[in-house]
Amino acid sequence: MSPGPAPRATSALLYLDGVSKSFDGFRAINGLSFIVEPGELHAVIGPNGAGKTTMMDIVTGKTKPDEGTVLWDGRVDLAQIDEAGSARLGIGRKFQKPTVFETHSVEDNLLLALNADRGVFATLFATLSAAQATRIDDLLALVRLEDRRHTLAGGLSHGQKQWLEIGMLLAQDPKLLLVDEPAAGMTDDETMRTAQLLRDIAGDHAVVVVEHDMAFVQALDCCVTVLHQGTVLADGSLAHVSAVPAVIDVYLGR
Ligand SMILES: Nc1ncnc2c1ncn2[C@@H]1O[C@H](COP(=O)(O)OP(=O)(O)OP(=O)(O)O)[C@@H](O)[C@H]1O
Repeated sequence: MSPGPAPRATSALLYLDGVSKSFDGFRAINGLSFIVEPGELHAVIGPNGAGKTTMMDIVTGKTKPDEGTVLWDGRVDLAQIDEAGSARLGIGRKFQKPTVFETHSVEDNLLLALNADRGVFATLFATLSAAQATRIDDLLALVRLEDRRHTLAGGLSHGQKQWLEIGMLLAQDPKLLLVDEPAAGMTDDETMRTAQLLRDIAGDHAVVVVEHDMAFVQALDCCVTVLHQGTVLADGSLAHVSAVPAVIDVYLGR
């Protein structure tokens, strides 16, 4: 009898355990454990240099861990996968700075993202299928840009560009969306709308958000992991971690 598929080690979508990574002898990530369930919204906070970006780099295959387990969907070893491979698995990453096609309309940006595997010319000059039109309508509604459909992306506000890029990532239907400091540079109103947007997205997609803005993290109303020196200092609700003396010492109390 031929052996069946390897049993799933965990039901988690993303499972990090005992992960370490050093740069020139400095341990940026140090025995880190971190779990994300399917559809979960999860915030990661911590002081500068805590290892938040390095953790995301490890998850997306940009950086290889020195040791530890990094499992996707209970069975794929992410340490063996590069960035293109992680995108194919369903891991989307939103960097802090918005990257949209400024000279194209909002609608065309979404269309290009939907057809990422086709050329720009073929995409923009093909007739929109009914399924694509519906998908674009849904994405525009989700990212609150229905009334900006025909606006050039370069003419959007900073916050609107961030929402458009989130919509472009969603066009690829990722299982996990990693979002780096989305609220940076946003107005208070945009910040609160972004928190609501990420809450709307969660459920259908797992979302991990790195952020320093505590009003934003509070509005996310989700599990918070505090990183410090490459390891987990505390996790739980924001109210819980905010009361942990070590968290106050190294981060919140400063
Ligand atoms: N490629 C690299 N080479 C050398 N050191 C690095 C490299 N990448 C990260 N580091 C170091 O690892 C530590 C963790 O950095 P990282 O960028 O992951 O922290 P962070 O929590 O994202 O910080 P911030 O909030 O400032 O973005 C820092 O001390 C940083 O200088």
